[in-house]
Amino acid sequence: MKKITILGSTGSIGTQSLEIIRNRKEDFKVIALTANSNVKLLLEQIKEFKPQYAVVMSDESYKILKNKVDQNETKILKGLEGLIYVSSLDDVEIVLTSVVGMIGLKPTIAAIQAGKDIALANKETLVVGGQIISNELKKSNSKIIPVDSEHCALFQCLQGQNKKDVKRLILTASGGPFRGKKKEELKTVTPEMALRHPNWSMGKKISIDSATLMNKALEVIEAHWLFDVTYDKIDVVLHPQSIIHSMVEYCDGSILAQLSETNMQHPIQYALDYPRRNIANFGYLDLIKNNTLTFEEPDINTFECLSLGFEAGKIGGTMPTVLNAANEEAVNLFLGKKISFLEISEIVKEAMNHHVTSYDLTLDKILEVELLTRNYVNSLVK
Ligand SMILES: NC(=O)C1=CN([C@@H]2O[C@H](COP(=O)(O)OP(=O)(O)OC[C@H]3O[C@@H](n4cnc5c(N)ncnc54)[C@H](OP(=O)(O)O)[C@@H]3O)[C@@H](O)[C@H]2O)C=CC1
Ligand SMILES: CC(=O)[C@@H](O)[C@H](O)COP(=O)(O)O
Ligand SMILES: [Mn+2]
Repeated sequence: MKKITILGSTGSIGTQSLEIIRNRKEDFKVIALTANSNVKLLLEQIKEFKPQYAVVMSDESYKILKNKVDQNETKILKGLEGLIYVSSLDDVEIVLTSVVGMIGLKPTIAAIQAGKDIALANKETLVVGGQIISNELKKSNSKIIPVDSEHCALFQCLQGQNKKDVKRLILTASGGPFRGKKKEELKTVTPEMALRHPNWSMGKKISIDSATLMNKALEVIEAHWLFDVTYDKIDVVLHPQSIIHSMVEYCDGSILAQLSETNMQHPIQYALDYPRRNIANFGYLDLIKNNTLTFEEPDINTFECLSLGFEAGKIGGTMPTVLNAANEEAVNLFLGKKISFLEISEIVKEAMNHHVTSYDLTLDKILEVELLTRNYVNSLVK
């Protein structure tokens, strides 16, 4: 039985992982669950899964939860300290990082330092802290198993192969809800339109990132750190059906691909069971119904975030932190209807132009750059 902490259990990935665990209670024991402020859902999850710990972020949520939960059964903790604590508990074997944003950075580092395996959905953490996390992994027994569908696919396509034979990683991108549109048509698109992903049902932040192609930009940097591959060997191809989750091309011209339904329970279960596989209680791919697989070149003139991601990754140092923090702020501003869709990429570009990259990559430096970037973005829109 694997003992698991789920960071962000009330979100899209968190609830889908609990759906798997609900049907396989003999295989997993939930040690800790965490949420930001969705106390109602967290309370239901506590009642069902009876974790030893639950964490919320705000004082208000903490007070509500403490009054409603028997502390002898589930201890309630608060804030980042709480996330770090439940990520490094002796009892825990694997931490599923499914919080959104770079708040996942410190808990992930703490989990690696404590020797836990990481089922990693939270890509922002690797984008900003890739170098630090790689260094920590070298000193620890822990391993990262990717949950992000593309990286889970790449991970599977790389199994049993010789890394020196890899010609390139090919990340597939759906193109999002605005695939094929030009800038003129994107001037007035609303958050509601941008949230309507053609293939996946996901949290708000990643849905907007898919619409701008920033999701793919973050995934390029994520792939660089996960698989230790240089940026000239990472390509992105549009694949509107999202059936092939990504591919690896080898030096002999063979391309290995991983296909499955557009259901995140596939990569989540793969990561939780690794190195074993289990039956898919949630469905198998019907190849006849999905008999058209197409590919296109991404439109980097319209969706500039993709190029900004490659640029930030190649510059390295603190630049990916700027890309990510500026994007997190810009997405919130767009969701709050304070800026337009096209301003997301303009703001990220402006923040990157403004930044002087530092290669002194400590955790404190990353957090300092994050704060400066968030403040700079907000000063731009006042
Ligand atoms: N959804 C998907 O299909 C995929 C997601 N990912 C990645 O997985 C991560 C999670 O995505 P997704 O599940 O869609 O996101 P959601 O927004 O659906 O869920 C986010 C989770 O994190 C919690 N949370 C939000 N903000 C904070 C905070 N400041 N501190 C602590 N906890 C917080 C939320 O709590 P609350 O409910 O209380 O707000 C919730 O539990 C992201 O990094 C995303 O890029 C990767 C591939 C696919
Ligand atoms: C399910 C998943 O992993 C998402 O990251 C998804 O790939 C987003 O789709 P896009 O290809 O549109 O970014
Ligand atoms: Mn993905």
